[in-house]
Amino acid sequence: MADAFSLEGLVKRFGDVLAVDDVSVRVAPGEVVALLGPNGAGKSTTIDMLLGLTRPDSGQVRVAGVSAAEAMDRGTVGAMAQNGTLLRDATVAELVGLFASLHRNPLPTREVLKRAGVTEYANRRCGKLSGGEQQRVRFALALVGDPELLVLDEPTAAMDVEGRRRFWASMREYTETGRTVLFATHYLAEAEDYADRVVLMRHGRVVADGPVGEVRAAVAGRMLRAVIPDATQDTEAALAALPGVSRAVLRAGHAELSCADSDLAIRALLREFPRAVNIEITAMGLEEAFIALTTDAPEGALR
Ligand SMILES: Nc1ncnc2c1ncn2[C@@H]1O[C@H](COP(=O)(O)OP(=O)(O)OP(=O)(O)O)[C@@H](O)[C@H]1O
Repeated sequence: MADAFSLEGLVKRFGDVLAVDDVSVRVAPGEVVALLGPNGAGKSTTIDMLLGLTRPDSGQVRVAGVSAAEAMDRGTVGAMAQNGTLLRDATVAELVGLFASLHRNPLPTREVLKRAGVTEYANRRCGKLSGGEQQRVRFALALVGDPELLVLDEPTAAMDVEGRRRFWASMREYTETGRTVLFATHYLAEAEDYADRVVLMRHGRVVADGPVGEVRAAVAGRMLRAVIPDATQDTEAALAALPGVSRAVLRAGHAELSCADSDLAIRALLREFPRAVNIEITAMGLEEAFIALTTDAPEGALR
């Protein structure tokens, strides 16, 4: 079966900024993939190239075996931009109907409104909707062509907790039909709860790619915490240099050590700092893995 989409060696520069630096990702049909990364990591630029909105300087995009432009033309892809403008004076139903008239094989408007969970404000003018409601209308517009692949750039950015919950409930219904989804997000919990796979970007590169559990394991998954009495300003560097430790943070005598090998680290800690107390070792959460992978730790320290 053809990939739902593939990105091969994508590179994009804006002047001196290398926004996307050799990104390759292949996604199979039915996968729900979260694209995670801090601000400026290159997520939106990657998405724009996937959608054919930006031309890569080099590399190739294929969507269901054809070019991005061809896939858009065929209605294979539905996209939801972060903040595209909606026609303020049109009602939600009118806008969905307008979009439907532009598609070759649109879903009935009523079905789109239902799938996106916007039926209750179908007759309201778009200009009267809250930011979160407008996001849901953008989601409806992405569904009009009944696409095989949905691409969403920070879909829940303007939504409150309840809006987010309802949005993901609609998404679940959509993905249960075997469709492929790529969504960019800053919310780690969303990646953890709704994605099968996480692609983590930093400085334009993919720094981790795999199931949520594997991404955690990529940082060897343990956090060692301890209180270090009599810590001095050199202590943090000394902790970071311990064998098995990939990163150390020390605040007011409380040490947090990201460990590649926590057994090695705890032995070394007790040897070098025999007065350390309140020691605990926990599995690293995705949040901690994310921070460890996306902050400027020394290269190679995260393996
Ligand atoms: N049109 C542009 N012109 C110049 N620089 C750009 C342009 N688009 C993006 N960049 C730069 O490219 C880099 C990657 O930006 P991009 O928007 O892809 O990151 P992102 O991961 O989506 O960030 P965010 O989470 O803030 O949306 C940034 O340094 C950004 O400033």
